[in-house]
Amino acid sequence: MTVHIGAKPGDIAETVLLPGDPYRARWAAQTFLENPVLVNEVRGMLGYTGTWKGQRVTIHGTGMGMPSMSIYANELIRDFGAKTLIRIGSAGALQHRVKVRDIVLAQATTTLGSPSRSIFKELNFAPVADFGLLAAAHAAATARAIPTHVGGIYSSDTFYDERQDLSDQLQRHNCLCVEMEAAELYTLAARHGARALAILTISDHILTQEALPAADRERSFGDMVQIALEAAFTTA
Ligand SMILES: O=P(O)(O)O[C@H]1O[C@H](CO)[C@@H](O)[C@H]1O
Ligand SMILES: O=c1cc[nH]c(=O)[nH]1
Repeated sequence: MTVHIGAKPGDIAETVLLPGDPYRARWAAQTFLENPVLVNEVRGMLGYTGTWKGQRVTIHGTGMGMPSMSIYANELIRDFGAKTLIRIGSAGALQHRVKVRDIVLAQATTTLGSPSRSIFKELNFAPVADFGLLAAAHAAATARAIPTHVGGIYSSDTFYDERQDLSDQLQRHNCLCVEMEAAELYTLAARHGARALAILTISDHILTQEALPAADRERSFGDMVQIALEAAFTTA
């Protein structure tokens, strides 16, 4: 048991899927896992452990933003022994070729800042995905014929960002989409010897203002969960 996770030792699997939304954690666990058991509900941040094809998996919410992700990723890795952490998130597209419902596999992340920023001083650390997970997720998405993009993303600290100049530069430098947690997850995984990947479903488009209709969300998010589960155990 930690400050933010009320699970008992052994309740958390070595493979953890991490949506921002705790209700997405509940939906994904109840939809994709066998015998999902609630292992955490401190502050309403739901976590479930069950099995997928006989393998233990935990699906746990992280909340929104890197400070919140940092709390859960630190405790999951350092106190509960999580070794493979896959974010299953939503994101806003920053390129016209990236469409609503497409999947983005975040190869590398750009940030303005993160909870880890201060330890690097003048360095610009480059948070990157685990290559084995990335390759396995790409193979799983390709096998399912799901439109998928691999590349750099932006992990923002600000959902309502008013800096058009920043958005323009990110587009110009081929950033695929914006979300709010992956950079800190990748940094903590690197620091503590875990594997991490962010798999993102495009829920809205920054350039066209198109958004995923509510009725389509579960099916689209379902593809992302399937890819995450297949990737986690392809390379384990
Ligand atoms: O859908 P989730 O996983 O929460 O991810 C995205 O959605 C939230 C913003 O609405 C941020 O957490 C962002 O990263
Ligand atoms: O962080 C996010 C997530 C989805 N859509 C956005 O525009 N930003």
